[in-house]
Amino acid sequence: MSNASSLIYAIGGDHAGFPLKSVVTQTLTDQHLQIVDCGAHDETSSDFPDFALAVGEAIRSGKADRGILVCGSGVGVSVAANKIPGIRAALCHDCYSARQGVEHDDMNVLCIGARIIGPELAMECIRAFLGARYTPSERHARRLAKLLEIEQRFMKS
Ligand SMILES: O=C(CO)[C@H](O)[C@H](O)[C@H](O)COP(=O)(O)O
Repeated sequence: MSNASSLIYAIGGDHAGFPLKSVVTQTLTDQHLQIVDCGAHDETSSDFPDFALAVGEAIRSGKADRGILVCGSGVGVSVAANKIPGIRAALCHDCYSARQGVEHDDMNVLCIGARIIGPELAMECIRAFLGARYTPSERHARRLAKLLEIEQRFMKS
């Protein structure tokens, strides 16, 4: 888990995200990054929660270290992914957020809206996400502990 190329990335998205997801998957594969493709595999109308769940499960099971989710706006997949315990997903359409979200908040899923930004900016955000690492500090750890506390408070059983 020490450098970008050793991490495994789960990638998923619905029909609206499919064109961008295809570009991202091809680009990352060309760079020899390990990808777990959680679908969709075409532009047939589909439901974003299915793919957010698949990416979240890949991370929770250890098949992947982090995830990238793409839907139309990026909102649906981020809402869905954040329902999964242990997933810290955020919609980022700028590189600063994509990097700082990892460094400060240990974000493990980057969400992107394929109908909002183009492939060039999306790939810049993804590169910022891939290159970022959580920066341990007392204040970051304190805030992450509070996030975990909220998650556990509302978990069933
Ligand atoms: O963008 C989204 C809302 O956050 C969804 O994930 C879907 O991509 C979008 O709702 C799909 O819209 P469509 O009209 O069914 O193509």
